[in-house]
Amino acid sequence: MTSSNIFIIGLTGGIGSGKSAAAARFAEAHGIHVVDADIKSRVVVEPGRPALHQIADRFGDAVLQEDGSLNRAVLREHVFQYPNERRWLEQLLHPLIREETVNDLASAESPYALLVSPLLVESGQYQMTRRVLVVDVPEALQIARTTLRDKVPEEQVRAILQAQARREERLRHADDVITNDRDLAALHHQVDQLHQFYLTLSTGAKQ
Ligand SMILES: CC(C)(COP(=O)(O)OP(=O)(O)OC[C@H]1O[C@@H](n2cnc3c(N)ncnc32)[C@H](O)[C@@H]1O)[C@@H](O)C(=O)NCCC(=O)NCCS
Ligand SMILES: Nc1ncnc2c1ncn2[C@@H]1O[C@H](COP(=O)(O)OP(=O)(O)OP(=O)(O)O)[C@@H](O)[C@H]1O
Repeated sequence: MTSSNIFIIGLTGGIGSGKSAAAARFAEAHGIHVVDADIKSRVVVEPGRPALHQIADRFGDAVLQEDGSLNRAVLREHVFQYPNERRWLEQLLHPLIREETVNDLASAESPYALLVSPLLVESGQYQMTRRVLVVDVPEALQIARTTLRDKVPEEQVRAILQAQARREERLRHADDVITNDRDLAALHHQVDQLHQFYLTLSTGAKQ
């Protein structure tokens, strides 16, 4: 199967909105094949990959850990402080992430596949998808959940938010919306309903 005939749903949302939590429900409760761009962004900089050398050449050995792997916390602090450096990193990594993503999607055997990406709208990845699902939460909740999860200062989360599409812009691209401002049970309930809907769409599309 090639990615062109797989029914791909794009799942996006800002930092800490609940993309991973939603994707886990699609995968674990419904067996949906999930491809996560954040995970691919780790694969493309694994030791031995050319991109890791390019990053070390540009930012110095301070972005490497003792074992030679990428020190993501150091690079994160740097690139979200200096937008030009972030853009340099993106132009290096986005084509590589895209290649890994397309290859993985092509192996999907579930009725539809999920492409999870924080930058689905910003990077144009949504063009690979048949529908866009946005996980939407108020900014204050994004900040509260992310600082709790990552143990990082609020200013760093705000800097990352600044590098992402505004909530309104993301919602403009949405075909479907999950509102994740309640507990995990409420999130799962919305995922379960959407799954039924996507099954109808994806099986209908094959006929
Ligand atoms: C800066 C890096 C090293 C920080 O790594 P770290 O492990 O701390 O974070 P992780 O990769 O899990 O990302 C966490 C969240 O940060 C946000 N984020 C990451 N990169 C970006 C970016 N370029 N622009 C806006 N937000 C971003 C997203 O909400 C993402 O879900 C890493 O995020 C990275 O390599 N970013 C550049 C590649 C990229 O654009 N990735 C986004 C998915 S395509
Ligand atoms: N409905 C909810 N109730 C309580 N906690 C939640 C809920 N949804 C998500 N969380 C928690 O909030 C944090 C952020 O969620 P998650 O990691 O799924 O977001 P994300 O959109 O994948 O983030 P990122 O863009 O940073 O990768 C996690 O610690 C998660 O367990």
